[in-house]
Amino acid sequence: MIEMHDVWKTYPNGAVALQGVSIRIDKGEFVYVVGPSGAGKSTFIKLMYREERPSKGSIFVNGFNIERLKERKIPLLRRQIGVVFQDFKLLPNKTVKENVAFALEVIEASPKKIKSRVAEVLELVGLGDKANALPNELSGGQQQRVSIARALINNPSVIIADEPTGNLDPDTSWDIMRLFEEINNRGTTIVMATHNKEIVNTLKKRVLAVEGGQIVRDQKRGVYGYEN
Ligand SMILES: Nc1ncnc2c1ncn2[C@@H]1O[C@H](COP(=O)(O)OP(=O)(O)OP(=O)(O)O)[C@@H](O)[C@H]1O
Repeated sequence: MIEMHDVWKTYPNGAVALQGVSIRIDKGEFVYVVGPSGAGKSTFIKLMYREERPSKGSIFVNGFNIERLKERKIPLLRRQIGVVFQDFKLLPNKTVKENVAFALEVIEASPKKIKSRVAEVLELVGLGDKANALPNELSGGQQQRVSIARALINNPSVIIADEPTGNLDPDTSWDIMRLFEEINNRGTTIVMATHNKEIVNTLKKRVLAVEGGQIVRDQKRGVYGYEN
């Protein structure tokens, strides 16, 4: 579960990105975060995995009070949250399986465990036969699948995705959305910032609209609500 109570964020340069945001996202929900460019969507989701810290207010993720979390406990939080980016952020000189294994190697899982878990998540994202490929040998959609596999490796309860279809063509975007739906159907909470109007209006989910750093709309099976 994710909770924010009266969260404010002002960046060091004075930009006010969030103003008094309070929300609750329950386990297993699928939530789109929509809004104009510069509205505060990325900031909102970066706070959830402690990439940014609030200037004021409190944030709880699975019971962790993020603001009070000791530095040494951060890896524990990060293991419960998988993050997927628009530009994939894969390591170019590592193979698919090495990219995916990385987060498990960091926590010193056994080689046997790493091997079986990597095979499992690559199978889940439909890349069982690409384990030894390098990222630049894959299509954009396949690279996004690798980054989703990497996000899933620790079996997180939440996946946070910032514009995951932003670099993909429409057909590939739909394939990736179907994968997110499947992951959500297995019980993982998904929070996704997106500008993809067609997807939001077709694959109906909860919609949080952010404008000027505030949540201006919260709909159960919402619509995109902007022209673009
Ligand atoms: N690291 C930063 N330093 C200073 N200001 C920032 C920083 N990141 C974001 N901002 C500012 O905070 C506001 C919200 O930005 P944010 O990236 O959260 O918006 P967004 O809704 O995700 O936009 P987009 O849809 O274009 O990605 C903007 O005014 C932006 O310029």
